[in-house]
Amino acid sequence: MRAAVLVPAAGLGLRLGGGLPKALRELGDVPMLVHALRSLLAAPCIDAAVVAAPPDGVDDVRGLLARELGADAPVTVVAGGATRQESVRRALDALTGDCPVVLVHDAARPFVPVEVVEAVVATIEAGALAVVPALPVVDTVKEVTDVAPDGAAECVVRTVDRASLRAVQTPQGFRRDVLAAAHEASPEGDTTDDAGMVERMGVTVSVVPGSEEAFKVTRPFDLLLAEALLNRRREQRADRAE
Ligand SMILES: Nc1ccn([C@@H]2O[C@H](COP(=O)(O)OP(=O)(O)OP(=O)(O)O)[C@@H](O)[C@H]2O)c(=O)n1
Ligand SMILES: C[C@](O)(CO)[C@H](O)COP(=O)(O)O
Repeated sequence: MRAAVLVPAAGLGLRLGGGLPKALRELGDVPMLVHALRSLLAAPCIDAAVVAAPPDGVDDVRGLLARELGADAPVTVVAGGATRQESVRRALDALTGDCPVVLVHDAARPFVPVEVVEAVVATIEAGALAVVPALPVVDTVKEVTDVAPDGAAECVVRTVDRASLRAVQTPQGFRRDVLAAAHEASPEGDTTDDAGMVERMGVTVSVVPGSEEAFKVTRPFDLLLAEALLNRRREQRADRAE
């Protein structure tokens, strides 16, 4: 087995408007989670996946994935937790078999290209202990004071040099023992991504190019982008079939 991927999919999607858990929101004809797993399992390096599903929907998610991916799909479903970090830890605890490379990928990033998945695994196999896909920052970034959720009354403190900044995506890749040690050592809610926990241990995290198509569906506008990308891919498949 080359690599396994843990897929946190238990979030409520509050910034998307709540209601159905975000990973179960339909994009086109299937839920976001199905798109994400199809994208991940299309990579030859991925041998298994463990999904952290909404705790009250584990059986429903198992049935959904069996229907959409096939009963023999190498996918295990467990109950996620109250935070992304806990969901990842539960998925990691459920990972069986001798798999030295473990990826963590948000179900909310349904369209990650195979090339990014392969690059992450190859970087770990080449000796890195941890790796993240990332994109350069295209907006000017400023630090503000009086941070308010709606941005009201904030003031700029300084402009941050964006040349040394990267917008980090998933799948993030790790040596399995490194990821396990990071989760063991990190307080709950300590960081917003798994690489952050590894950094806190002093482990070097490598960077590989990400992809605009690996964007995270977070706010309502992202759903429009996701549908547009789906339509473009359908048209490309139709063109190839002609
Ligand atoms: N308790 C949680 C929270 C998040 N996630 C997952 O972590 C990924 C990234 O989290 P995010 O985009 O923040 O999803 P939500 O937490 O659902 O979004 P929001 O913060 O808007 O509620 C998502 O695939 C989400 O399903 C999870 O498995 N368990
Ligand atoms: C893990 C992540 O997708 C990397 O950019 C991001 O940190 C998740 O943040 P969220 O607020 O949990 O969506």
